[in-house]
Amino acid sequence: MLLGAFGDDFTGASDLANTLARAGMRTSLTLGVPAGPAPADDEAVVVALKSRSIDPAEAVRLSLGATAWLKANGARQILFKYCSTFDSTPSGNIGPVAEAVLAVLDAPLALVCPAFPGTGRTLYQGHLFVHDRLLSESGMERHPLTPMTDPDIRRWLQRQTPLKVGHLPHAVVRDGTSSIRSALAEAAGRGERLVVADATSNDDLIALGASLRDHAFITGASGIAMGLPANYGIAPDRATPAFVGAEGPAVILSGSCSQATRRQVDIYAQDHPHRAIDADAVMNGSLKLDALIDFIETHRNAAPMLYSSADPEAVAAAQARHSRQVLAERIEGLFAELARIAIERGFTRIIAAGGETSGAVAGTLGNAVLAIGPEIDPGVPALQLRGTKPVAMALKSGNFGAPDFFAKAVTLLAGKA
Ligand SMILES: Nc1ncnc2c1ncn2[C@@H]1O[C@H](COP(=O)(O)OP(=O)(O)O)[C@@H](O)[C@H]1O
Ligand SMILES: O=C(O)[C@@H](O)C(=O)COP(=O)(O)O
Repeated sequence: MLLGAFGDDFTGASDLANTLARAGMRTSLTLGVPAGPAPADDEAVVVALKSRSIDPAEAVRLSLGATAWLKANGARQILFKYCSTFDSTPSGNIGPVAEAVLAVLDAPLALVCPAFPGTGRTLYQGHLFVHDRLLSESGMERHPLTPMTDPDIRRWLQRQTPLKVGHLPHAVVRDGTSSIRSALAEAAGRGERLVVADATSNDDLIALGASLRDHAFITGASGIAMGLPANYGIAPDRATPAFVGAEGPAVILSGSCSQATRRQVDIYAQDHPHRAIDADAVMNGSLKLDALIDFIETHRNAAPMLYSSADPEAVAAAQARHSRQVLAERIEGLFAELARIAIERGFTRIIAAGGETSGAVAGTLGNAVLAIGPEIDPGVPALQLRGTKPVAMALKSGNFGAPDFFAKAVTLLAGKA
C-alpha cells in the first residue's frame, strides 16, 4: 500500500476511491476497518467510516483506529477525506480528527482543502463556494445534521480546534509547486498546523498534490487526491480491471434530503415504481416494514425506489416534532433493514442516496471490501462487492449526480455501459 485513506462517510469514501482509481491507482474501498490484512496488490485503500455526524471523541477514536490499521499495512501517507462542503459543526468533527492524526503521525502540519471543482466546489480567499454561491447560501445552511452557516473555512475550522489555522492564498497556489512548498514551510515556521488552501481548478489541485509528496498527513475532499498518484509515478492511462456488475433486481433507497437528490427522486418517480417514507409514520410506528418489503417485491423487476427525501421545510417541521438525532437514527435504521432484507431476497443492485443513509445501507454488508468500477457521474463510482456474493452498489453523495442519476446507475450496475 502506498496511500492509506479514511473517509468520514461512506459516499465520501467511495468518491475518493473513484478519484484515485481514475488517476490510475489500484484502489479498494473497505467498509469500516477490516479485521484482517489489506487486500493484496492494492496501492491505495480507502477505509469508509461513519464518523461525520457522531460525537467528536468517538470520531477521533474511529479515525485513529483506521490510521493505525493503514500504517500497519504499509501506508506511506495518510489522507483524511471529508465533504467538499466541509460538513461539520462548530465542535467538530474535522478539527478534532485532524488534530489527533497530526499528533500520532508526529506531522508538523496538514493541508486542508475541501475544493472539488468538478462538482462546483471551489475555495477562494479561504471561502468555500458551491458553483456561484457561498457555501452558506447554497442550501447547505439548512442541512439536517451539519448546517453550514459560515463559508469562511478558516474561521469555521478555528472554532473546532485550538491548533493554529493558516491560509495558503490562491496567488501562491497558482504560482506552482515550489511556491507552495516554500509557503507551507513558512506556515510551519509560524506555528500553523492546519493550512486552508485555496483551489479553483483541477490544475490548482494537481499543483497542490505535487507539493505534498513528503507530507505524512493530508486532509481534503476527493479533489486533493487528483495529484497524489503522480507522486508515486502512477499515470491515469493505466488499464483497470473490468467491472462485471450484477444483473439481478435493483432497488433505490434514498434518505438524502439534498437539493440534487430531491430532483433526481422527482425525475425517477415519473416513470418508475416509487413509494415515499413519511418521517412521522416512522416515528409513531404506523409504517410497517412488511408493507415496504411487499412493495419492492411486487416491483422487483422494475427497479423500485423507496425514499424519505423531503424538502427543508418538511425536514425542519419533522425535527421540531421529534429529536433530530433520534429521527435520523430511526430513518437510517429503516433503510439499513430494507437493504439487509432486499439482499437476502436476491436483490443484487443497491443504490443508496445520502452519506448517512449510504453508511447505514452499506453497513449491513459488515466489513466488506469493494472494487471500484466505472464512474456513474462525477464523484460516484459503480462498486462491486469482492468475494462470492454478486452485489453491485452505488453510494451517491447528496448533492452529486445529474438529474437522471438513478436510471443511469441501475443500468451501469448491471455491467452495461
Ligand atoms: N423526511 C426526513 N425528515 C427528517 N430527517 C430525514 C428525513 N429523511 C431523511 N432524514 C435524515 O436526514 C439525514 C440525511 O443525511 P444524508 O443521508 O447524509 O443525506 P443528505 O446529506 O444528502 O441529506 C439522514 O440522517 C436521514 O436519516
Ligand atoms: O466530498 C463530497 O462532497 C462527497 O464525497 C461527500 O462526502 C458528500 O456527503 P453527503 O452529501 O452527505 O453524501
